[in-house]
Amino acid sequence: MTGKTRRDFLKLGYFHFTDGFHSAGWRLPQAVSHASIFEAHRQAAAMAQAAGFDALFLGDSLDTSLGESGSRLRRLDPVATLSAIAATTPGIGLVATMSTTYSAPYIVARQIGSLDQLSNGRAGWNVVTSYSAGVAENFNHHQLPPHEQRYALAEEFVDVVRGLWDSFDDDAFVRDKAGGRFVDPQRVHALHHQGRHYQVRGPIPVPRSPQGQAVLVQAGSSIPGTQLGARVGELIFTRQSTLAAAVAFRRSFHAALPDFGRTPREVIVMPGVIPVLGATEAEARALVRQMDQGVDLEHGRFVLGNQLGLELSHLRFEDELPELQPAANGQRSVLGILAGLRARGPLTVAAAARYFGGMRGHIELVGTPEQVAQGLIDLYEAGAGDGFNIIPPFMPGGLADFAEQVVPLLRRRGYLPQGYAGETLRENLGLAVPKSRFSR
Ligand SMILES: Cc1cc2nc3c(=O)[nH]c(=O)nc-3n(C[C@H](O)[C@H](O)[C@H](O)COP(=O)(O)O)c2cc1C
Repeated sequence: MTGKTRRDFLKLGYFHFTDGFHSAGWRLPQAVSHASIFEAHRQAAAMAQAAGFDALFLGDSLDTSLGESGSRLRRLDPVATLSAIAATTPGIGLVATMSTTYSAPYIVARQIGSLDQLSNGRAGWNVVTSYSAGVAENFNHHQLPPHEQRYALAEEFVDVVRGLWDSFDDDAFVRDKAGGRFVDPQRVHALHHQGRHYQVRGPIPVPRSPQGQAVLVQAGSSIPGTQLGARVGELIFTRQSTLAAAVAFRRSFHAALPDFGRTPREVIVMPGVIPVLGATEAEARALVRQMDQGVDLEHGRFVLGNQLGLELSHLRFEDELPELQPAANGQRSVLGILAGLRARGPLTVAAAARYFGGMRGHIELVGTPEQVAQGLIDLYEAGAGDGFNIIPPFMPGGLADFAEQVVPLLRRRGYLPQGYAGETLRENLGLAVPKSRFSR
């Protein structure tokens, strides 16, 4: 297509779960669960890269709850994992999740900065504040800090990290052998941050990467979460269950940008999409049913409770789901998802548990490759997203089917570029390189 800039193509993210997103995906006969976690990651990354995905995302939680489904209990540290993957895949972006509530800006700046160096400028940081109460118990506390406080910490935390990423000017390393100066001290900057929550001198011993700084990814959906995204986010993940909801979210997100002197061209909004493919639509729907029937209902009820910040184990599966109010720290966006489920008819605890053990509120595209490709195009053309975070429900077929059958259709119709535009994640996403705050 002529006249298109990189920014005008549909962006594709790949949200990786070693054994698929759906908690019962691993039970399908065609699912393959690798004994080697590294192999599972390596093969998935290679497949996503061959298909031209812009980025591979690794989510994370610092809480390994036994209520979580067994197939999700294997989860390696994202930065360590993506650093290894960086060496096996030259093109795809690598986004690691790190919590602002339970780390320190110096550590995040150094770790994500290192990933950015090791991947030659392909790193992103998914900024999360942690939402599960179980995380607190791994860090000397019984409860998370209140929601507002977590976001107040996150706002300052991100600024400190970005400041530390500018520790060296791009031309700081002069390597002047005759003069005996390896680095020009004028071009090395200690941040001397003295803030409300953090005091950090700096610098970090990590230069700026070929893309300047890692891409900031964010998924908050509350008011303070969206404010943080509007101020600093460059790639916004969101969970929306319908086209209309996704369009409304992107519109309201765009409306928040001018307050921070930003425009929609500076931010990519990416709702999650779960594709389920079949030779016929009926075959694809049967696959969804097969997975949903396999959900462990206790697990699904746990997921719902965990997202709401509530203990729901007393609810009986055969009863109707009562009206629930999320705890102060719970995710309010779950209420919209439940309202959507209720709109389809009476909702039992079992049905809600099955849903939260399965698709969990993301947009589902179920059908033939042509139908799924058309579904993505419809979402894109309606303004539901600048791209989509593809979430395979089972592995490896959930990713392979999409990569082999849907991606070529999107490319043929001009919605995807022919290969990677450049070597960095910013180049591939069409995002500008941020200037150093110390640049002269
Ligand atoms: C697609 C997507 C991926 C997310 N990944 C993570 C994650 O890996 N770790 C995490 O702690 N939270 C994750 N979250 C949760 C968000 O960071 C955020 O806490 C949640 O959307 C609730 O918004 P709020 O914090 O503004 O209330 C994710 C959310 C979405 C929509």
